[in-house]
Amino acid sequence: MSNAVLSIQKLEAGYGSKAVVRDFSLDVAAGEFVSLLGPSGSGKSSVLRAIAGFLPAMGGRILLEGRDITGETPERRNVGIVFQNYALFPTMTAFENIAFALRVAKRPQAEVEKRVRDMATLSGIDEQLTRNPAEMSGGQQQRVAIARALVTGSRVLLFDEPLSNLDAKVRVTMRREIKRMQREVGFTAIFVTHDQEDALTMSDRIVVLNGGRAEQIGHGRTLYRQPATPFICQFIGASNELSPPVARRLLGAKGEGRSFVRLEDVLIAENGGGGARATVSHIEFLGSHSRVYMIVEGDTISAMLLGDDLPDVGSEVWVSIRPGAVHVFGGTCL
Ligand SMILES: Nc1ncnc2c1ncn2[C@@H]1O[C@H](COP(=O)(O)OP(=O)(O)OP(=O)(O)O)[C@@H](O)[C@H]1O
Repeated sequence: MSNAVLSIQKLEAGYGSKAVVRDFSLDVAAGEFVSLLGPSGSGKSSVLRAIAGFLPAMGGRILLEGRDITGETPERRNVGIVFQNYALFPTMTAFENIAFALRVAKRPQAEVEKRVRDMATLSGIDEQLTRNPAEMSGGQQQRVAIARALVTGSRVLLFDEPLSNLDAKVRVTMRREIKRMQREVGFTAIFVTHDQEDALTMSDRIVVLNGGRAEQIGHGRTLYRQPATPFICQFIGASNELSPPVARRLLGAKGEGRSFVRLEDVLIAENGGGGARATVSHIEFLGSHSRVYMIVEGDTISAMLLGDDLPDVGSEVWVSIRPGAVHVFGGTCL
């Protein structure tokens, strides 16, 4: 990508002599919001630390606005960082926390005043500037942390699990707030999360990491609809892996390979029709929908049903798969 503001090329990074990030390449366009998503230990934070300069690269290159920053100290990289625990100075007011880097750079008082107040307005914390972190909610502290990361004029912001310490409602608000700030300022975001809802709701593209490598990179919809590997199929959304006898019974599958079906693509009918006979073994009520577990050919598969019109536990139903909805890996497509 020629207009990449951040270009990571064949990055290798790790601890001691052990590489935990391998052959990692990613080009990020100006103003893009890219999430690094993956299970615990997959290397998300290590990639972020390498971009920030806290973890030296063992191989490969990192370019920021065309400049090779691979060997640069963290202070000279000009990226802003927002941490999970906010990392605010506890004895300083919100104002002084935001102003810190400008004070270090010895900017004139009038400029500090203006820039801090502008950032506070952008972040929605005008009223909190005289408070210390302990006097603010988690969401407010996170807003201070974002204002502090933006005040120096960094155009690339690195977010390390910034929403993990917030309760579910504040988390949803902060997702929207971060996107609003991004629209207003136009910064580029690299956002580490293990929460797929964060990644799906906020990102232009998602990088799914597995064992230190990028397993698939794409828009959330692409990852969901066209997963490149069984790992992606199971990690993004919920899927049934059909055992070979069930795949044969439900799909008429003959070839080798692993078959996956999303819960919403498993169809249930009370009488007749195609598919296979199944016994309802268990139902979980989840509010907006219910998850119905069924035994087919000795295997359990589950479906997601909306509404309250549900089969009875123990009853026999007909189960089938929505045409074209199966993902097959390592075999012939059905
Ligand atoms: N300081 C360290 N020293 C040695 N190994 C480390 C260190 N930090 C992380 N690791 C190892 O590097 C690998 C990747 O860790 P990393 O923290 O990047 O993963 P992650 O995807 O961010 O995980 P999590 O979601 O749990 O934070 C893991 O195997 C981890 O044990």
